[in-house]
Amino acid sequence: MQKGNIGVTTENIFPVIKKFLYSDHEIFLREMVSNAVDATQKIKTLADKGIFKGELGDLTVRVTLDEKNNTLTISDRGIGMTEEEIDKYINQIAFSGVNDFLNKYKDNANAIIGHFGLGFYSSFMVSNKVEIITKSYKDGAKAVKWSCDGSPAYEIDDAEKADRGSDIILHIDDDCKEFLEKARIQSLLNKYCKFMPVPVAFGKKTEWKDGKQVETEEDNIINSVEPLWTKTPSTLKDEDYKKFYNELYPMQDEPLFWIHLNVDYPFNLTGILYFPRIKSNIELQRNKIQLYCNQVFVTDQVEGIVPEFLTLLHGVIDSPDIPLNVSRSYLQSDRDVKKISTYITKKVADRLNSIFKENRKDYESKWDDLKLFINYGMLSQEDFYDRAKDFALLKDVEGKYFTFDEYKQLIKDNQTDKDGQLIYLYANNKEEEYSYIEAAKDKGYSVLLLDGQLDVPVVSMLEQKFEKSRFMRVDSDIIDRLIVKDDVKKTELDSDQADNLSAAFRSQMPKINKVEFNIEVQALGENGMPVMITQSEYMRRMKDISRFQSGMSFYAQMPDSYSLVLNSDHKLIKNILDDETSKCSDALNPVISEIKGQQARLAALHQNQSKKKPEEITQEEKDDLANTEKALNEQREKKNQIISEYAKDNKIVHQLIDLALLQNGMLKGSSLDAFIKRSVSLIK
Ligand SMILES: Nc1ncnc2c1ncn2[C@@H]1O[C@H](COP(=O)(O)OP(=O)(O)OP(=O)(O)O)[C@@H](O)[C@H]1O
Repeated sequence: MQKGNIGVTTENIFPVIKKFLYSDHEIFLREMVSNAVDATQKIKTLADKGIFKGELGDLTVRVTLDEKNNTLTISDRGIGMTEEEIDKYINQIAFSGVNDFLNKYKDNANAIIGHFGLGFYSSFMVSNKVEIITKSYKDGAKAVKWSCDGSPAYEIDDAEKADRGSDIILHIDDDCKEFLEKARIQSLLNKYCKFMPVPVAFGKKTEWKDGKQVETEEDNIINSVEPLWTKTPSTLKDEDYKKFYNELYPMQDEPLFWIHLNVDYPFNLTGILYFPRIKSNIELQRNKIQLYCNQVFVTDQVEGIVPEFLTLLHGVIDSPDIPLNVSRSYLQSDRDVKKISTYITKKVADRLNSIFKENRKDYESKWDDLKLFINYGMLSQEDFYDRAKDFALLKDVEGKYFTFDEYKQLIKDNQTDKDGQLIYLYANNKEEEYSYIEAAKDKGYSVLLLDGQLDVPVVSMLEQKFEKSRFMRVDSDIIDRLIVKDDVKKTELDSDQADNLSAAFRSQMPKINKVEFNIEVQALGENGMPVMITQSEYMRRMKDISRFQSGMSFYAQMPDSYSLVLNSDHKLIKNILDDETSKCSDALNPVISEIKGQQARLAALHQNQSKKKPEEITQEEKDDLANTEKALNEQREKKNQIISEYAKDNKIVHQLIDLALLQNGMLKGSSLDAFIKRSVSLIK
């Protein structure tokens, strides 16, 4: 028997390992099984090269639980180790790995992904003693047993072992008993080893016999050794990809399509990315792409490696070239990783482009599901926009699809305003904005349907990308002002008339929480609607954006402000004005002339005081100004009261306001009730 001390500076490093990697204890199993797989692959290579001439035999790696003795054993029939090799690979090399690791990550253990490189010694995270019983493939090799209880002291002894290969026996610690549970080990093997390239058996398969579950003779193989991504794309059918998707995500709908990644220069990377069908009501999940390193599962956190917008995709990526034992922030600045990310972006764009070109119909039918990914990509990555601009689509309210260029050609002649700006009209909701869409169509305009989750920022982006172009929602103004071609026709009313008309409607507007109305009088033609509601594109957009971005709460808190536009060309509006004039002029005329007098007086006072320095203005003069202002306001108040009194009983005013509100889905509660009752009485 030989005893020795492992070349470690720290007196006892295992408690440190344990503490550092507390949350990730489970990765020990991945490390043990992948070592066994590596040893197996090595013997296969040696056999291929003719260096090993014996029988390969059954190469299955076996994971065995012994609940009685509290051990978990990982056995392989790989190359095994001689005593010298144990000394070299386990006592020296593996330990130096641990030392490096500890030095590097003393302060920052959480930032590590994968924890590769910790290798063999991760077994001490869960064990109080580890034994290796191994026999090298080499002719005449003797079996040896190495054991270590977690101090830097180890023992090496002769051992009995018939077969070539290694058994790694972990004596599981009392506080890690979970790793003696069958279900826990099964689920870990499933997570980390599902696609390892050598068969891994965990116990025997079971079957139902006479109402009982009994073990069969057959190994319970937990992995598939040749996962789909390792195969040549040309040999695979759609069905294969769908089946594999189903294996990865059993409860998901069929994917839209997939991209088989396969590159070996300047880095090695294979994988399959799937575009999932998204149900808009379900939260998008970002941790669906699984990262593998030579078929060993590493993580499902792929930010930094996969471009942000593609983290919404599903699938697997396998690359031995992604540095796995480094921190995330390092990963994001790593040049090779950047290259990988760029490659994936390009590959995804190429694939989308070819589907678009080869089968536009099919592509269009998938667009509504695809749109989120592509929009997200264009918003977040300049280089993706440059590629996607040729196959991103716009959809109009009729359900027709256009590329950016096609759409521009379509609207260029009819929707350019007098300043040469191209106006893209859009609706967010076909039902709610129906009459505005119709008004636009009457003019021969095309209206886009932008009802996606990202359309608000997309509109802003496209305005920046497209030259001399603006996006306007159909209800953001009256149609003639959405696309101004000639000078807009002015109302024939004088300012007093317009004022009195506005006052009648203003006085009867219902109070709606956090909503403000500004009343305008416009000439919209005899056939236009008598009253309509618009909301400025700018205000609405600012409010929409504030919902996406923090730090914009100023806009979010502002009330929604709308315009109620009165059409002075419409007969009903003219009638109201005539009626108001005939019924109120006796009461109004003296008030109006009083107002004019006060206004003139106020103007004179202001002019007089503006010539003086502030300190030269006497108290008397200040009082005079204040009193005049007060008197003017009182008269205005009086005027409004007279008009309000008149309008209160005017059913047409109420009916028109309510119809406009109704058209915008803003008529609710008691106002809606009053409207219905009034309508019924009007029919009578
Ligand atoms: N089951 C085994 N059979 C044969 N050799 C083994 C076995 N397990 C470990 N070894 C040897 O011990 C060495 C150290 O293993 P360890 O897991 O610490 O690091 P590694 O596998 O080289 O790298 P990694 O850090 O990526 O796991 C291996 O390189 C290998 O030579």
